[in-house]
Parts: sequence; structure tokens; C-alpha cells
Amino acid sequence: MSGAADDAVFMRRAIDLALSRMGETWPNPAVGCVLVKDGVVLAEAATAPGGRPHAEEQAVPEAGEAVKGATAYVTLEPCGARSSGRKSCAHFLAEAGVERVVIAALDPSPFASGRGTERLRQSGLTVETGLLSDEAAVLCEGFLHRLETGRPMVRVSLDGAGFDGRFAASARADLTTELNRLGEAGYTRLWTQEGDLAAALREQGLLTE
Ligand SMILES: Nc1c(N[C@@H]2O[C@H](COP(=O)(O)O)[C@@H](O)[C@H]2O)[nH]c(=O)[nH]c1=O
Repeated sequence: MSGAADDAVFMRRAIDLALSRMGETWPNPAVGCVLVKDGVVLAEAATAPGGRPHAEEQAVPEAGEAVKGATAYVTLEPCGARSSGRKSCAHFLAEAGVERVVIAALDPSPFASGRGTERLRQSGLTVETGLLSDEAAVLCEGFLHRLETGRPMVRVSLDGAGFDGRFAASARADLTTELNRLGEAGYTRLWTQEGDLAAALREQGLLTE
């Protein structure tokens, strides 16, 4: 396999890890991280339920000393700043001796966007962005929606797999207020089935299709 083909395989693995955690990490996005050296996976992890520890914080200690010189495949730009005051993942990867970081999507948070990649580059790591970014976008769409509107995204789903929860409200309720309340509680991505509620949400521009 060529280097580029390898990169896509490992990023797809990181995306799959994160997809399997979707709906469990809110208010944080689900992120996947795969650490690779000489074509061998050293360690892999996804954001823990509840949003912390982050994917990188789990994968790096698991890889141990071998992580020096490795490539990290991450579905989201490693955080460059933390709301929790913990060491940022960019700092953590650089300190551990990772040499190259391949990223699918940039962190959409205005608080953090670009800061992780900047910190990594300043520390001398090679940083590549945008690999499989379309496939990774679903992982942080709810997080981004809540950042922009204060409300969780609502989509129609048959079974709710991968969502933070089900949006249950009367179609006649004040839906914006209900969703604002759920946004304050940290929900980022909710589901509903087709029916009166979905129709009311659609009419009010509150449904993502
Ligand atoms: N879940 C996740 C990230 N989430 C990002 O981390 C920031 C919030 O950090 P904090 O609230 O301190 O835990 C925020 O910018 C969010 O997008 N970052 C990562 O490197 N890896 C992860 O697994």
C-alpha cells in the first residue's frame, strides 16, 4: 500500500472508533485516535463516555515509549485549549514525542479552532489536515450546531442510534424554548420519528434534514 492509502485506512479506523461512541460523549464531540509506527497500530481510543478523558489522553499512555516518532490519526484537531484546565491534547502529543499528526476535521469551537494545529506545528510536528473530512463531519455536527445556536440539532431517525437522546415534546409546545433548555443541559444531537413533532420542527426551521 502507498503512504496515502495507509493514511486513509488508519483514518477510517479512527472514524469508526469515534462513530461507535457517538451519543455517549456529549457535550463533547466523539473523537477517534489511532497511533501508528512503521505501519503497526500501537494504540487506539475514542473519547470516553461523558466527554473525558479525550481520545489522545487514553491512546498515548497505552502506546507507552513506542509512541516516540509515531503518527497520530485523529478525527478532530487535537484540542489546543481546554475548558477543564487539563493539559491540551496538542501539548500532550508533542510532549510524548509523536512526530506527525493527520487530522480529518478542524475543531469547530471558536475557543479552540486552529489552536491545536498551531501548537503542534510550533512544537515541530508535521501536521496534515482534511483527510476524510466529509466522512468525519457527522462526528461533530451536533457539537457545532449547539455552539452556533445554543440548541441541540434534531434529525429524523428510525431508531435513534448514535444520538444523544430522543426529543420528546408536544408538537404544540414552545419548541425553541424546549430545545434551548436541552442545549443548556449539554445535549448536542437529538432524534425524533416522522410525525406531528417532526412536522412542527420542520415548519419552524428546527429540524436538520
Ligand atoms: N473530545 C475531544 C476533543 N474535544 C474538544 O476539546 C475541547 C473541550 O475540551 P474539555 O472541555 O476541556 O474536555 C473542545 O474544543 C472540543 O471540541 N478534543 C480532542 O482533542 N480529543 C477529544 O477526544
